[in-house]
Amino acid sequence: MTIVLGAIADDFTGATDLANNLVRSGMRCLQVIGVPGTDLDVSEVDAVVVALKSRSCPADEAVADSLAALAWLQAQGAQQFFFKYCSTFDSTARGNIGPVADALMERLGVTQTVMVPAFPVNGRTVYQGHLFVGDRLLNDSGMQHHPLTPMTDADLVRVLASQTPHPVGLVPRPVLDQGAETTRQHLAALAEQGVRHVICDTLDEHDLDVLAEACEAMPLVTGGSGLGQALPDRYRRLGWLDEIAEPGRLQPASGSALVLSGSCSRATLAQVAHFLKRHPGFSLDPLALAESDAQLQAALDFARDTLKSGGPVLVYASADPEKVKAAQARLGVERAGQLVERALGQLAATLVSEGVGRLVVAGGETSGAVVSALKLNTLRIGEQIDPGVPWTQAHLESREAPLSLALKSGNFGGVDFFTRAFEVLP
Ligand SMILES: Nc1ncnc2c1ncn2[C@@H]1O[C@H](COP(=O)(O)OP(=O)(O)O)[C@@H](O)[C@H]1O
Ligand SMILES: O=C(O)[C@@H](O)C(=O)COP(=O)(O)O
Repeated sequence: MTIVLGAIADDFTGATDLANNLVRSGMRCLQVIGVPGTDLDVSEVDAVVVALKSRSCPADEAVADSLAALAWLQAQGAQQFFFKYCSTFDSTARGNIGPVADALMERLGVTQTVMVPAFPVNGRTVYQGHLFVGDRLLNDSGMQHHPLTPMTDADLVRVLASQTPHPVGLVPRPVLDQGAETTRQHLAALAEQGVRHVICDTLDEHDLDVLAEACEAMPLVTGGSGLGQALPDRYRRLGWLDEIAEPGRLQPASGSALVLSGSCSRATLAQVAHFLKRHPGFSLDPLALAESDAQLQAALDFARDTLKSGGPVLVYASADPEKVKAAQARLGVERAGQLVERALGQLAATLVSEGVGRLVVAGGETSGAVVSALKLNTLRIGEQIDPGVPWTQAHLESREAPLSLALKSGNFGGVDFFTRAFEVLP
């Protein structure tokens, strides 16, 4: 058995988001953490999403990790490859979207790919190459304050052009409006001009369906999870998939409930404030974490004590842009982030070993740190809590019952996400 789709996601919440959409569109999908060994059995799945932590690391590391993931997915016989990045096109000054896309294209021997970040159900749309979050341009959406990947330009053609030596083109909405064949012709005309990367306008699900059809023959597609929503139907029409798979059911959850948040995105800040009005929480400060382990120990004591009643309890470093900037000015951007990630990873490892069985993590980099600290290998996808965020389950050697885990992307989820997540968990 070979898989149909092999995906490489540049962060862990993004990987779960894509896997969730593939499952909801009827594919059997497994999320793996990092590049797996040769012994992983994929005979029961149609798609594998490899979760990497390659969004904000140096570009050469991101390229090396992505190529290793590609080689593994090629060995599983994937018929199409998907490079998944954020629906807000989160990038550093050097990439990593451009360098990784270039490297994947070169390795696959392809001369063109599409760039489809839109996720309309969560308000991410693209028009005239400009990315909107709801009714705001990207650079006015709160993403301009992101601690690691501040997005200060909504013009994706320009953003991508600064990350690749190759020309960048656009599929504008009027072309999409004329359907998949016209879109394919437009892509072919751009290819003749040597345009390798094509940013695609997308206003709604119908545009995603047109794009999925227009690029069905491309070995590599790139984008957000919205495109993932549209691909399975194409695969069924092409005869690559037989049927619509029912999403698998997760085992009943057990253990106490913990929320760890390292996301400073607008949606998360509102979710933290909402939670703290109802349940206990402990605030971490990178400046204190830099001094000694005293604050980490205090957070652990607080969580242990409040978890005696089963939780939920929240430990968070989430802070408004002024506080984040102040910490970064003292510690440096990288160190401030690493201190928080390390602390939340250590808390997760300790508290899960002591009985936490239901864990929500907010933030993509944060989820990477927590999942790595827990040494998880694979995630099974379960019920969706909000668009883009499902419950998942993972097996740990130290726990008989599986760990229920929700990895929440910074800007996803309703304001009551941190409480409702536990209510919808079977
Ligand atoms: N108070 C803080 N000061 C500085 N950096 C912080 C603070 N709190 C969290 N961070 C860092 O900000 C980054 C947030 O990124 P991430 O977890 O990906 O969230 P999001 O999903 O919102 O993008 C992480 O590296 C985290 O460690
Ligand atoms: O596409 C998206 O918006 C998400 O899947 C995603 O990539 C999440 O990243 P973070 O916001 O950094 O959690």
